Amino acid sequence: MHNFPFDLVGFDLDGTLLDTSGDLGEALNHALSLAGRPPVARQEVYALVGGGTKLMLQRALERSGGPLPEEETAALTAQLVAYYEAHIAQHTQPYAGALAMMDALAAQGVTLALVTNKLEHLARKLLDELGLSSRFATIIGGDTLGAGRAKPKPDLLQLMVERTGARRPAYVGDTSFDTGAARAAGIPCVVVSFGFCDAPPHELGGNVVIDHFDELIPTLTKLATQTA
Ligand SMILES: O=C(O)COP(=O)(O)O
Ligand SMILES: [Mg+2]
Repeated sequence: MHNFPFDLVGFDLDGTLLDTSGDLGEALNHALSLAGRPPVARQEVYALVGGGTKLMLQRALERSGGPLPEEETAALTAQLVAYYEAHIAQHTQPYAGALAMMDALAAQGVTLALVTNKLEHLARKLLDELGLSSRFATIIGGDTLGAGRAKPKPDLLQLMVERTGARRPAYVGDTSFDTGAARAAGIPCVVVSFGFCDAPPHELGGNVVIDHFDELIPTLTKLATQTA
């Protein structure tokens, strides 16, 4: 038996567990160059990620000259995804302390889950290449339940709870998509300030903000008494 206050901790992927900005940025710039648009800087990529690949591309197109017709955007999204899939783990790494934190949670008997707005097959491929897939009881992507069910809707987090049978879940994320989904699902949410953060971390609407993964376990312990 274990006595950690949460039996399940779900994690967002991009900007939370992994810094994917390098590989996402290169795939995005590949797509922009096909459209004859200028590249975006790494720093700019942060503000574009969170709502899935297509939204990232749409946001970049809007900034670099305006949107494209739906059909062209869809075709370009497919090219972006193909490029990303072929170069998915060139620059991508876990954030500092992520692996030790996951080890420590698992050692306390806590189930880990992965819930991302990335396409599920991309998330699986990336986690496989980094040797991380087996750490998660379930891996859920933005398309797992079909169109229109991604975060900030609560659906993916509800599926996480359903699949794992968790009684007391928590979620960790980096954007308003994560805090919105967690709030809608009634799940406490920790925000990581080192992620892509589409607003100042303390204004994202999570329950608490951490600056390093070393803080996650003590923070969850404290959060449990506040959200009991
Ligand atoms: O692919 C995205 O835009 C976001 O992915 P995330 O939900 O893992 O942050
Ligand atoms: Mg994220």
